[in-house]
Amino acid sequence: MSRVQPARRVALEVIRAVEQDDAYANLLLPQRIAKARLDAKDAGLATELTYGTLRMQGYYDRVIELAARRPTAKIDPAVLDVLRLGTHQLLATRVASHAAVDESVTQVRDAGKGQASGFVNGVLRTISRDTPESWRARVLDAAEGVDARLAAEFSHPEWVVRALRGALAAEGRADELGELLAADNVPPRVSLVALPGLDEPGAVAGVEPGRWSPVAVTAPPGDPAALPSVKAGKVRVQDEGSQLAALALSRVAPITAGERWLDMCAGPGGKAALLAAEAQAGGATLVANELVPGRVGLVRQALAASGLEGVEVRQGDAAEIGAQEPASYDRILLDAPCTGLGALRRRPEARWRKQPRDVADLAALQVRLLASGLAALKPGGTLAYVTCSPHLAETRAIVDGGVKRFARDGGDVTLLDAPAVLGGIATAPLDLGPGPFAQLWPHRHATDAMFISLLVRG
Ligand SMILES: C[S@@+](CC[C@H](N)C(=O)[O-])C[C@H]1O[C@@H](n2cnc3c(N)ncnc32)[C@H](O)[C@@H]1O
Repeated sequence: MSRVQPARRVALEVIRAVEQDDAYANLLLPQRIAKARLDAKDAGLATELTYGTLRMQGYYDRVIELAARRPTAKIDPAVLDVLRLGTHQLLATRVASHAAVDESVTQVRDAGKGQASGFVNGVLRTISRDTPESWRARVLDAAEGVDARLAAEFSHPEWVVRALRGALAAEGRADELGELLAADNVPPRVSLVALPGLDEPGAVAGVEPGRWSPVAVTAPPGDPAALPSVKAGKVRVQDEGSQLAALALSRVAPITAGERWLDMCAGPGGKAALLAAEAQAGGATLVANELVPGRVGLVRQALAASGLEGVEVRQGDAAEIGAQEPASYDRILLDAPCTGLGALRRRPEARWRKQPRDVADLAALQVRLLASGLAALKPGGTLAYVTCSPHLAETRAIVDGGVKRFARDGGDVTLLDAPAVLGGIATAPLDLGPGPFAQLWPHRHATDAMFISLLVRG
């Protein structure tokens, strides 16, 4: 049995699996915590160590390169992960230096890399001899150019820094880039949605109201799954930005009984559950479609857990729906597959997972999905095109191009003023700037950076 403290052991296991096997930390960590039978305190420590290390990995790599005097590409990946976890403990936690260094040395031995124990010991001792502030100064000094400096300081890939600057600049907010990058590194408070008709926000015990969404509540510290309303399926974990995206569609106009609604890309079912509750209350019906079979199952589970019946859940390619069911739906949600660059606060390793080439692949898919959605919309119907990414190539460019293409093919589509629609729904002024597009931001709204646009077919 290893001498390593169990929380550190679990953290390294998860960090390794993310790096080596492309595992998702938010899915794997709870499993490993349960398997190791960590108590609440150690579970909290394992979570902080795992998420903190993954999030700040780009910054820690710059520190390790300076301390080791070699590029991280020349360090064995298993040894590098031990160094990243050790660096996080030294620079961002109150763990005693000797404990962080000694346990890292044991961890590298446990990983079968005993020959690197002297190297790990030396690098971490070097790091421990300077303050976090002086390492920060050295990292900034070593970075060449503004983007490289921001990328290093805030631990984002450089291409993501550029994409976020572009999205902010489109609103005249390029000077807020530092605030946005900093906000991406702060874990958010957990937001919950009280599903309309099932539970009222005011009736959920022990929670505060949300900031913007009329159906949001903010979870108290601790595991939200333990709340009775969450157990009963009446309340679900959901970022307020996602709630506003679903409500922008369901509340854009009063519901006429018998309306047909479609959620084109529904997995894992968060917005489908809110739409289903809204549809049920207003006498509309919902079809929830998803391509990936495993995620179709998650949509079914999400709806069943909340007792939301009468939703038709389908597996299929949403890009085909326009041709299969032309002019069939009154309201359509297209929550498009995207880079997820707007949800970096909640997914610590996501920023390292995506590459610039993914943007082009996703944009091509988004174009096809939007054309299909517009074709499936009844005249007079509304489609919400939504992404949890603010990247301009996935947001404005897709919508502007989709509107033009639809018009070129003889169709008629207009954009609603999404900020004005959201202004009528939100419980406090969102200050979204001029329409027609609405872009939420972590640093301004404390939500994911959701992009919301509303298209009406003529
Ligand atoms: C951003 S997620 C949707 C999140 C969901 N609306 C929610 O709130 O829980 C995008 C989803 O689109 C699915 N998807 C990707 N390509 C698709 C396609 N061609 N047709 C339908 N769904 C697709 C992905 O599997 C993923 O589940």
